[in-house]
Amino acid sequence: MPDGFTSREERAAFIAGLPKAELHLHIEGSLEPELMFELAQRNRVAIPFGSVEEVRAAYAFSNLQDFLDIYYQGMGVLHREQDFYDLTAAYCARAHADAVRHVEIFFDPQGHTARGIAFETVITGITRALDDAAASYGMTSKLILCFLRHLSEADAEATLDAALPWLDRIDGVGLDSSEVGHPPAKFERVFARARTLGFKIVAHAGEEGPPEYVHQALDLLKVDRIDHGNRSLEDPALVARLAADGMTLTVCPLSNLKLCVVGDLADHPLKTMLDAGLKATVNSDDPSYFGGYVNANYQAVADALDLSKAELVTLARNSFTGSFLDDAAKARHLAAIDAHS
Ligand SMILES: Nc1ncnc2[nH]cnc12
Ligand SMILES: [Zn+2]
Repeated sequence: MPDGFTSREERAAFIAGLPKAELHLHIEGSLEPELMFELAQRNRVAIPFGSVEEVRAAYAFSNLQDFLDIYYQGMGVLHREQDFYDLTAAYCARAHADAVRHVEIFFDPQGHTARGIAFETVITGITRALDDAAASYGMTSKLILCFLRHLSEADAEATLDAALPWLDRIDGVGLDSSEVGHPPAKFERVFARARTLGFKIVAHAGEEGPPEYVHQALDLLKVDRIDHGNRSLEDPALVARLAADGMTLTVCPLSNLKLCVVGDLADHPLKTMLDAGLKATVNSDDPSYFGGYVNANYQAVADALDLSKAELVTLARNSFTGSFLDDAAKARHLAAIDAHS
């Protein structure tokens, strides 16, 4: 065993109780097959699956686009404010069970407004559940609106317009969906407007796309965090820049495995990132599709890379220092990690 533990079980128990933040979670990607069936019935939506087992069997992906096709189909069962509430409440309960104290949740409004669902329906359901999670669990949250990069910048601009009445509830904007062929440069103007509105800025970059897309996210979108960032490791000058800037990377090990970004978790770059001085964090991305919530991600990557107690503590500390919480809240969470260690 690595430093700090005498057995795998001891490490698993340490991970289970380690206070952590989750910074890369698509709320639509937490839709479990059981809830998908329930909502399909509630809303009389046809889905091309006969059972929960059939849904799970369909979750075999060769790349990001394979997954996205089924992810957009899955979210089609979400119609009413209560559906978005139930989805978000279920995620918060799971995260609470994993000792998650703070969440920064992505949502994809264009995946709903394109189906005729009002922006208001989506955001009121999500925020009502986040408010209840704060009351029930003391869990804090930030909400990040993501633009779908396979759509046009004009569509993103219209989505930003729709968000204007909700500025007090939305903390950041991000960029997700099909990466290759849709570089950050395509969205330079809408992100500039989002920055002037005071939003934090994040973007998926270097998941499947080249290091150049990470450079663009930094230089053109002026991101506060990079989501994934794996392919940054192909560019030593970029690694040096990310390390010098203390840029947080929201890394998603089980997602990378399921989407074939890595062939085997033993080859996952997380440890290399930490060794290079990069501020990596561990996150679940789309947990119902990729086979595990945040603790399962910590657990799988800790086993595959034989992570030490010090490395796990660094990952949890990074999740808070890389969050959009204020300094006093960050300090409280860091003290709780110290108390656990
Ligand atoms: N891993 C991912 N990459 C890009 N877009 C996404 N949307 C949901 N999950 C995503
Ligand atoms: Zn993601």
